[in-house]
Amino acid sequence: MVIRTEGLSFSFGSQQVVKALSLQVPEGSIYGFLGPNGAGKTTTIKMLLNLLKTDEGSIFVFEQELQTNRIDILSKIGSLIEQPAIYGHLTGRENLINRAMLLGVKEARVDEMLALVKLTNAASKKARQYSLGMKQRLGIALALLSDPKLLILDEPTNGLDPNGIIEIRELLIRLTREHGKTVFISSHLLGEIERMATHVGIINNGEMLFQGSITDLEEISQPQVFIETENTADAGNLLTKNGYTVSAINTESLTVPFISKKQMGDINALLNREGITVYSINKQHKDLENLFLSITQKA
Ligand SMILES: Nc1ncnc2c1ncn2[C@@H]1O[C@H](COP(=O)(O)OP(=O)(O)OP(=O)(O)O)[C@@H](O)[C@H]1O
Repeated sequence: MVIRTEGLSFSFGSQQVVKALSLQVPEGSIYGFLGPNGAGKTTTIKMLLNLLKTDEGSIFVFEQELQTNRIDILSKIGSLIEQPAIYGHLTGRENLINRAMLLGVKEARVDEMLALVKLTNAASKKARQYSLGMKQRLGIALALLSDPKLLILDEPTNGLDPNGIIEIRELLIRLTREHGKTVFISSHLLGEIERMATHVGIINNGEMLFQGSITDLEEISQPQVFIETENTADAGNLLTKNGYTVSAINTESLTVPFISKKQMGDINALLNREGITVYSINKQHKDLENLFLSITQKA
């Protein structure tokens, strides 16, 4: 495990905001740390980065205890919490060069990072003229300069438009798949996390409600697939006759529980083969609130 905590707790005065948290973040994963505002995500992240001292419990990063191996561990972590520390009067490249000099990193790496976060064309623009998404990507480039094995990001997509969110998502996927990094990312939006995460931890009021792989989560979140066809009654009959479950039907569309991508392909092929035109197929997940309900009802 790249991050492992045991019984991690923290209180602000009399308010306990993190309660006996046991995190398990596997190497090479994109671990989505999910919870509504105020759930305790930032507090947890600050403890992982040694910015807050834990009340109780232990933290292991790269299988080493954090307190006793602080300097070694922190040198292998890149992080972005709250606003990235960017100088607005400097260009993107100058911001990176500054940090590279501080870290003793070769200047060549600056251009590599600019390319990685797709800011090469904007490298000579003043950072204050960057969009929020560009600033976040510059923040990630700064965090990556020292070539850390682990990247910890606190709500990096907050306030971004859909395009900005997609760019961050693609970047994080590239970092894990092509560059062997592990990414720990917090968010309050389930829909955003499940499109990129391989593993998920869900907290509410400082307590872990669920932790596991994204496939484990899909079992709980029971995604449904809406199929829009020209004749839903015939389509429904055809699917039932062929052994598929149809959970709802109306004049516009029918709904089937999502089992696998392959099964969706088979259903699409079957409908087409029988001459029923499919207009759209749309997989929908529960939002965080509904997911909380299913988790607590199951417990
Ligand atoms: N410095 C502080 N002093 C007192 N209470 C605090 C402090 N920082 C955070 N809290 C409280 O701790 C709880 C957890 O906050 P935290 O910022 O960790 O949550 P979060 O899940 O990151 O939420 P958000 O997405 O809103 O940042 C909240 O109730 C918050 O009000």
